[in-house]
Amino acid sequence: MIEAVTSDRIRAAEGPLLAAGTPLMERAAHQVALRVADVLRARAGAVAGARVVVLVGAGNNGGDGLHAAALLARRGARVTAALLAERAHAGGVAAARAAGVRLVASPGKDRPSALPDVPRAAQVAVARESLAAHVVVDALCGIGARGALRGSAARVVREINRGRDGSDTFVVAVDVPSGIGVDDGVVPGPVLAADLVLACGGPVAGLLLPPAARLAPVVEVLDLGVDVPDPGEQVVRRLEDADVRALWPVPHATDDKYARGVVAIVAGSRTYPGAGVLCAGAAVASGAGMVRYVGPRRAEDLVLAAHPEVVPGDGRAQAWVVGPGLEPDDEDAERLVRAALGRAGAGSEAHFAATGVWGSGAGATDGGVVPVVVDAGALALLPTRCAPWVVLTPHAGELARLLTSRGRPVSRSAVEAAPAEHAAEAARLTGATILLKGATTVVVGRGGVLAQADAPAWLATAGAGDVLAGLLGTLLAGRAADAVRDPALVARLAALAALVHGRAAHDANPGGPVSASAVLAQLPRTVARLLALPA
Ligand SMILES: NC(=O)C1=CN([C@@H]2O[C@H](COP(=O)(O)OP(=O)(O)OC[C@H]3O[C@@H](n4cnc5c(N)ncnc54)[C@H](O)[C@@H]3O)[C@@H](O)[C@H]2O)[C@@H](O)CC1
Ligand SMILES: [K+]
Repeated sequence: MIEAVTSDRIRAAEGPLLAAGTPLMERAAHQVALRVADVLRARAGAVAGARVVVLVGAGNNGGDGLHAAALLARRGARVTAALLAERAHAGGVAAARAAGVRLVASPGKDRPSALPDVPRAAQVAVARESLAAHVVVDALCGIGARGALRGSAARVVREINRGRDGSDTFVVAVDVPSGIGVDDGVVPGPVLAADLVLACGGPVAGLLLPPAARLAPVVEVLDLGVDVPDPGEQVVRRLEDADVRALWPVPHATDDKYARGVVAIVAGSRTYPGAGVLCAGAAVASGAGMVRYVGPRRAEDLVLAAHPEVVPGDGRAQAWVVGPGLEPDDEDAERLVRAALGRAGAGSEAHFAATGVWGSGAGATDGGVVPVVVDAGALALLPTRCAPWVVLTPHAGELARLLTSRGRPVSRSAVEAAPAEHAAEAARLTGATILLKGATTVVVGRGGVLAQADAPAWLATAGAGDVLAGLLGTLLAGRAADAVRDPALVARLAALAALVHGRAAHDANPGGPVSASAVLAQLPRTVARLLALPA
């Protein structure tokens, strides 16, 4: 599991070391130079003679970049450092100059203003040189950045981005891609997408959160000897493949189908029967002990034809999945959804407030409260407050509608610009755990925030959400008693579903198109592959 913290935690951890004179910048620069040298060897054959451009900002992030530039120049690389702010780290500039780094666009005494403009011609020249370099090092700003990139830095980044399509420029970002919201993952202006991020001491939350996460696909942590203390709830987590085994409900030798978990599905309609087929099929394929299906006759026939192991009709279940492919104004479906939500125990919060415990573990298996996955059409049928083992699985548009219906009017694009913030708002307003679907899926629940970026872009396809809902139903049914006892587990299981869903899409057809049916068919093998990994 990757854990990322807010930038103030990193600063608090670094503070005492800096006060004691620990050379953190030198350590960071040394490790950045080593990793850039690796990349240069892979891309240019050798460090000596390879072309590097370092984009340098005003603060210590720029200092890291300048010291790394000096180390690379001493190993024979042809390094240009573009100083794109009103000032630059003095020690770094001296080291770079002494090592033979070419310094350009340096703001001189004639440009003393707070945000000087490097002349346009120089900006274009820096961008051109960057696009022709073997590696560009982005050291414009790190955890000290506030708001969108400004001034010459912004203009040079825009210029590089304009030429980046079709160029194979490799960008190494020091600490973060400059200009992202380091704590909330927003992208308020131009940012250079990184191929590799070298996080100084520990990753900050913004690296894992959408939309910034897509600009930081590979994050490596540089060990600077900084110990970040327990961050409590101020943490964003990402499950990795090695976490699957500890969380997955693997059956015991003595379990029967009921003990393994029964999932009941209310999905699909006369118009959209396929959603029922995919959702129920995913619950079967991910290993539920039994799957029940309740829906109109046409959908039921298709579900049973595709998955004869599904049991039609209502009945006891350890988890419910409601909503995929339901038609609005379908009174039968509405009644079933409300009944399922009733089984989740809307009064659980009052019980928790009174007793300090969420629910009895036995309840979930004895016909008491059960986890419920609420997707698509069922999102409009929520009670005022939900228990945290109710998991809502909206996409950005559905989340915008949900928030708007609860008196927080917001557009889909606003949700997309700050998904974690809006998912947290929905969790606060409803009490439920929120799984917000997207290229990076955000889960907000009792245990904090998780962000999964496991899905190939090909997975943005009709029916993929129905598969995810069925898969999550199986996980919640298999661990229903644990989930009700410990709601933090609910968020982890939701993130686990997103991880396995994304991996199955990749495994089904690496690098190419994938249908929801192909993901479903791949699930058993992907689960087996992940369970075989060492924890
Ligand atoms: N704090 C530490 O102990 C260490 C910090 N290190 C590096 O130092 C960085 C933090 O350094 P700083 O606190 O100096 O801050 P940064 O270097 O991240 O950035 C702050 C500087 O950038 C400018 N700036 C802020 N927002 C901007 C914007 N939107 N557009 C353009 N310029 C902007 C500010 O004027 C300020 O001068 C870390 O990210 C890391 O790279 C490493 O050297 C290791 C040790
Ligand atoms: K940076």
